[in-house]
Amino acid sequence: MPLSPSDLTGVFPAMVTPFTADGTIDRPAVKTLVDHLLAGGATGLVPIGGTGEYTALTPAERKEMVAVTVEAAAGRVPVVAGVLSPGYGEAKLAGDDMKAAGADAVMLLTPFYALGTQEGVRRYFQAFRSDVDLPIVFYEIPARTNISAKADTLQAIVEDGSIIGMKYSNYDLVEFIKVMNRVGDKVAVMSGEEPLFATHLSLGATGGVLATSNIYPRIWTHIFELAKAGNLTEAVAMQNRLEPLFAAIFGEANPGPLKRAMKMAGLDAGEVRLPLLPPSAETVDKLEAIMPMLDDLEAAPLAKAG
Ligand SMILES: O=C(O)C1=N[C@H](C(=O)O)C[C@H](O)C1
Repeated sequence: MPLSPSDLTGVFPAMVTPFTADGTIDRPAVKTLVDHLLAGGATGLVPIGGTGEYTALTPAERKEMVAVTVEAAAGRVPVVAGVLSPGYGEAKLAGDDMKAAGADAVMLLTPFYALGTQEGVRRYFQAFRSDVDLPIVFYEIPARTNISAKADTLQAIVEDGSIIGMKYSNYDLVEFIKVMNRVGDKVAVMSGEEPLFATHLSLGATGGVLATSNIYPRIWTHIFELAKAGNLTEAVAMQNRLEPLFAAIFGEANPGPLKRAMKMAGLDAGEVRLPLLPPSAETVDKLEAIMPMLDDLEAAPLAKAG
């Protein structure tokens, strides 16, 4: 059965791509990571997004990372593979590769560098949907790409039947509300912003694609359950406990600090690739100060939501 909007619910970690010391994909580490994420309540997996260093991987490595993730997930949760190519030709080839690797859907980024108009973006998603045999999660992250889709455009894209959902990585809450009003009852809108996750859920988001859930899937699943049970105050309070982590992890280009934090949590995913660099000593100090408390929270029994 092809993936549908109702499958896009809960916490979908934006997985890092683990590397060995010699720089190849660390297959055993991918399997360990998938088991950790599923044991922590993840309901889907998103390999090779920005956090997965899509732009630093070769096409063959992207395919390999997705295939290993699919194998490790073994059908337990959907695998939504990132396609973060700047333009159509490469995106289509990547889409075909993701299909061959066994992905259930792609998270297709708005094209960047040569920025299209709103109508151009609409047609890009329409063309991809007709050329590649996989459901699409629309991905916008204007802080990285300088382009976002307006609510009108998203409505048109949904009416074209091009997408089953979207990942909203955007701090614009007013536009988010417009998007929810236009398409929230037809496709699954997922949050891509840790500090707004609980708020997005309270406004109708169905889940989130979150980088820091690589380390703390249980905490994020708990926040999801609290918010979905209508307990927004507690969900926000729990999320606020992670705030110093967001400041450390996103204070430098993701996923350098995240990979270091994972190593500190016993989930060694190796280093990042150029042009990214390992985190500064100051960021490492911050992580060392914050993480023991969060490690305890991840391991503690969390009160039932509702
Ligand atoms: O890979 C992703 O999906 C994400 N990438 C973003 C980034 O690296 O900027 C962050 C987001 O939380 C998830």
